[in-house]
Amino acid sequence: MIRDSGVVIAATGNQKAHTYPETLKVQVRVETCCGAVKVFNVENTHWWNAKEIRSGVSHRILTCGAPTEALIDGQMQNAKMKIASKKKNTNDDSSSSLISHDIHSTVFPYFSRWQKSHGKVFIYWLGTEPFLYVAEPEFLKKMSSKVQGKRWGKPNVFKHDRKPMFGSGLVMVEGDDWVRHRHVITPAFSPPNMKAMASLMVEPATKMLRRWTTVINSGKPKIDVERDITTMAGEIIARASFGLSCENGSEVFQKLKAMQITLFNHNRYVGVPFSRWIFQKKNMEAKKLGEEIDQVLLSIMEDVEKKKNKCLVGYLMEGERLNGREVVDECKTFFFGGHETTALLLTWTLLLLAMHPHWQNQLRDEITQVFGDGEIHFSKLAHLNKMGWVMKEVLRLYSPAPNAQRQAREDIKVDGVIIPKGTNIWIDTVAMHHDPALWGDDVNEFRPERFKDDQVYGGCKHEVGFMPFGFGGRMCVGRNWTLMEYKVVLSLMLNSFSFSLSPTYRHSPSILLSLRPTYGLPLIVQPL
Ligand code: HEM
Repeated sequence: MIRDSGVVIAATGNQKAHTYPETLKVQVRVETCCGAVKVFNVENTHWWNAKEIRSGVSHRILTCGAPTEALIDGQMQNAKMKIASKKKNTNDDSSSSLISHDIHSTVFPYFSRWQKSHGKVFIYWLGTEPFLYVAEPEFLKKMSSKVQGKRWGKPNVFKHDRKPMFGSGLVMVEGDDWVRHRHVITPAFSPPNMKAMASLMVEPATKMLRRWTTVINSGKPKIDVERDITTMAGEIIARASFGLSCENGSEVFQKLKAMQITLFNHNRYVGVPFSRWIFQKKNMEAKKLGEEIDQVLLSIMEDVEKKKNKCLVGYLMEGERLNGREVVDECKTFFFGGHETTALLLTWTLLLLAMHPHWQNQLRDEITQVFGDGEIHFSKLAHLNKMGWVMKEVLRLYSPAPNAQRQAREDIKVDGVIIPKGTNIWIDTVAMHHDPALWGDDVNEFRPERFKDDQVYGGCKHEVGFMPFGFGGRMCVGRNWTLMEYKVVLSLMLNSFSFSLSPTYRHSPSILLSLRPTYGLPLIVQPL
């Protein structure tokens, strides 16, 4: 038996390590998302390339009459609807006792179900693409140890779909190019550079708070904070990327947003044959927007170079280690990778603080202790310890990046199993962050104090079990940035307002690339 899985692979022949991959006989049991089971016997560890299975898969797609992921989405929708109707039955009462943080089966119902029958590492298919599902930190540790990061790439299926968003930016590049990009980009996020950018964050945040004051004064204390925080975070990233004096920043922002919406409408059919042609019109739209964005970005780069602006783009252009095309793609990467994630982290934090007013008060007291009545100083942000625990606890319960992905660029042996070249890996962060075996029985409770004694792992029983920023060499470069933006913006918000749940809030976390509240986050906001 090699491993229990959604596609269960059982080796019936000689399976000594040295005989891999030639003589292995593999029995593959395929369970489709609609529950049908098929068994194939193949003599090849590259089991997913086997003709029998491939034809099984296309047969499955044809007989289902709908692509795998569409069915999955259907299930997801059903789960959401159930929650929504449950809420309706309770007269829209959204008191915090009705909100459960046990979200894995809501956001990934199919993985949650398959985990129960196949364990924490198994194979599944996305259309015609084989994926190895991993929700076991020890397996991840073995995946990244001894194996050079360069041997793991990013899945080609996603690369294609997300090309207009990330191009060949850091998130997508591989091999020696990834090493070169990472060397240029990492210093741009160093603490001294971050310090220089801290002041850029204050103005967009203050502008948002002024708007909230105006709305509240007009007699409307209910505010959809998610929408406003996302806009604010977009402004922050545009300023940091291009500098204060950039006039075209908001134009780029609008176009990038439009491209994201266009792409989201169809990138769910990953792995479905011919989907590129089915969605040709949308692809053309995204491509056109992409070209327009590139033009604006190129003109901004010229401007940055002329004015010697202190900004992320300025740092990336120094020394010309990245060419113009690459800098353009990194700008898009910062925008897509860096604004929604931080915005969602702040949004989920406000939900949890609204549910736990005593934590809201504790953070307010800490802010007063650290800054007095004075301004927010970059050098003092590190003293906001409790705020740091709250941030990590929110990242655990509502990780804005709910999964990570890899693709084997060559045959890689992990834990005695050969992962054949080309296999995609889907790492379920939400599952690990909600696993009682790793966190204990209070796994679904909001308890920031778990990070008090164990600041890095929060008491998680495995060092890789808490991975909101990814794992291994490709861990997020924006961690320092996130921490700084989080502390600056949250301090400003808590200094001016208190937050409580609006009765209209419907708790329905869902995944659209990031983990977000489906119906936004309406809160009752009151000035202090
Ligand atoms: C709450 C905030 C954030 C979260 C949860 C987050 C999460 C992640 C995750 C999970 C990865 C993938 C790691 C992997 O594949 O192992 C990643 C990579 C990345 N993130 Fe973030 N991120 C955040 C903020 C940011 C910010 C603010 C920026 C930039 C301004 C940024 C830029 C990037 C880039 C460029 C990569 C690719 C790194 C590489 O492949 O070498 N992220 N992030």
